[in-house]
Amino acid sequence: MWTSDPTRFVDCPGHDILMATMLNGAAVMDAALLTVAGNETCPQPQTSEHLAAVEIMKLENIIVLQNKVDLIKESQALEHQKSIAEFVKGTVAESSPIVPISAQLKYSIDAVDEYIVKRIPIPVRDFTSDPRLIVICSFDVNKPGAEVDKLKGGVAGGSILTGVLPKTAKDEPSFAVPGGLIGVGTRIDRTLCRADRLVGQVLGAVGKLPKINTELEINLFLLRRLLGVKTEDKKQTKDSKLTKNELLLGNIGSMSTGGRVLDVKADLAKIQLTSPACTEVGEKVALSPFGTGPIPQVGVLFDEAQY
Ligand SMILES: Nc1nc2c(ncn2[C@@H]2O[C@H](COP(=O)(O)OP(=O)(O)OP(=O)(O)O)[C@@H](O)[C@H]2O)c(=O)[nH]1
Repeated sequence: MWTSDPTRFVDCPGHDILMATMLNGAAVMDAALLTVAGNETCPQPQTSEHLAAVEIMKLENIIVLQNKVDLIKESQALEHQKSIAEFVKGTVAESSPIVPISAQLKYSIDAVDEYIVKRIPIPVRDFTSDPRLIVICSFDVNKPGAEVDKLKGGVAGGSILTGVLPKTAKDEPSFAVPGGLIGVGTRIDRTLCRADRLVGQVLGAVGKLPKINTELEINLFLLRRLLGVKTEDKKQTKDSKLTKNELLLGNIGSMSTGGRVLDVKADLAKIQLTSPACTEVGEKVALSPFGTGPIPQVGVLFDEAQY
């Protein structure tokens, strides 16, 4: 199969304590391959949480991979596939294909390729709005001992959400467009960029970026997928309402930040953020109670006037 638009893969950590990392990556994804181990019962807590995350990030194109089929008999694989179908019933992945594979032995990888090409549409990109890139990694490209006058600014890696960035260096395409993952050379002090220090920032032209907020008003939705799923310590995961002064971890675009609940009214909440976030009305925010893995809440930012 051949496609003119290259497909790029972002590997997500499976464990629930790395959920924030997963959500940071999900902000730049168009589709998801949900991998389920064929030799374990389905759903495992992390599978459930990843599907919940996929729902939060509104990823509608999902291919479910039933992996490790080399370890089980055909009849077991068929039974297991039924449990996957039961698990995804009523979710965004309900009509997704479930492809039995063995990643290790490279069985049916061609079928996965075919599904990617045929089932995942190339998203419509916005080339005309102001350029905006969300940063998911950043680094310093200077070698130790570099001369002061040769020092280069830091590099920000991420995905362009809207607009185009013009060419800056030789041998590169004329424009970088929304979709792929790219590195952008900046004039930002390299020490501010090293070791992913820019992660969570939004890059754009001066004066053209959304507002910087330290307080957010959000509309909350509970994640029904997490109900009834048992975590490894066998405690039932329950999604409770937020309470005033509760401490939270929040994910806004590629930004992970702490927060405190200032006020709650029915499904609305006012949250004070530990780090300022560049957001706009309508953006999705994932909130988890401080110190736990699963994400019981997701919010959509909305205008102060509505609060
Ligand atoms: N038998 C068999 N083992 C597999 C297959 N795919 C992966 N494994 C094994 O499963 C284990 C976990 O594989 P990883 O690739 O680390 O899985 P992961 O999903 O990236 O794990 P996280 O680090 O939790 O994100 C490794 O020991 C692999 O060798 C498969 O198709 N068949």
